[in-house]
Amino acid sequence: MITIRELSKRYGDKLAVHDLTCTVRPGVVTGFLGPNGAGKSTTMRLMLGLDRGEGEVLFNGRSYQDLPNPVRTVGALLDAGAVHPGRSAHQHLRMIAAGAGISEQRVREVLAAVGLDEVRSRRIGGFSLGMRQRLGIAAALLGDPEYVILDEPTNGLDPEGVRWIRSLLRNLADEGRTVFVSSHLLSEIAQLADDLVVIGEGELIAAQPVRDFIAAHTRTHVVVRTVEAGRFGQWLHQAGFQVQQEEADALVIHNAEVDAVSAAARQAGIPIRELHTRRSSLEDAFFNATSTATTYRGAAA
Ligand SMILES: Nc1ncnc2c1ncn2[C@@H]1O[C@H](COP(=O)(O)OP(=O)(O)OP(=O)(O)O)[C@@H](O)[C@H]1O
Repeated sequence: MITIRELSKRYGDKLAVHDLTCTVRPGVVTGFLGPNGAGKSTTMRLMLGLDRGEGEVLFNGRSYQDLPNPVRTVGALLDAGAVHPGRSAHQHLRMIAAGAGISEQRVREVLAAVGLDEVRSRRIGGFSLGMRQRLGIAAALLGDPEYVILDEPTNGLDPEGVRWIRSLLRNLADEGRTVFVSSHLLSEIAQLADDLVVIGEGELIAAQPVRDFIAAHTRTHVVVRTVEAGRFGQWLHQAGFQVQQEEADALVIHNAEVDAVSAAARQAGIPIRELHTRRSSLEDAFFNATSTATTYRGAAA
């Protein structure tokens, strides 16, 4: 369990992170979402003690600085570009491993696990962005850590690489690890995360399961297909529903539940061909949640 408590960081006049409090639980993938400049990277640097701020971040009750062997407890990828271009992938990992008392065998294992075994002797300077990401992930996994913290891990990966990351993170979570991964790509987070921590302008907007976040920030729409769309539309409108004709034979009823629309159809004597709830996406929820936060702050300022 990661506990983030009253975390704040100021750069001059700018509050990059403001009073952030939340927990990240083990055994699931938690997506860390926020628009550009929201404070995700700053938060992750603070978590790893790479930057100093106020508040605290605890890994099972201990701060990163107090962990006896941090590389074996917390594996992180923050900036895949921050590697020596003249070294080979193998040399790079061996250096980290040596510092943490990790075996040569484990180096070979992670090189294979991230698909870099064949290019292990090549200079990192010649690596593509995707290969650097894989190397960064290999470094994060070296110590077989209980906590895995990755900043934008799919940056530069091709679709196959993105799929690979998805299953890797899923496996790590299934093994009981705590997986915390940032992205500004909503569709990606929707596919890989169970829980979400959402921030905007350095402040917490939500910390909850993806499903609950979508339910909290979107409304349910019901789609109904009937040959009598015109008549049913009129009827629903008069009954106080917010209704919109979407196609000749299809209506969308906003902020309604299937049961209510079904009961209305029975009452109005309308034959129904199809009736279903239209699910909102994480993208809809995110824009609703973050725009509310901005409006609120704008109004309060
Ligand atoms: N070293 C720094 N000095 C001054 N300001 C900084 C510094 N690092 C970050 N900031 C500012 O703090 C805010 C948060 O930045 P941060 O990089 O943490 O956001 P982010 O959510 O990771 O954004 P992105 O998705 O664009 O990477 C931004 O306004 C940024 O300009």
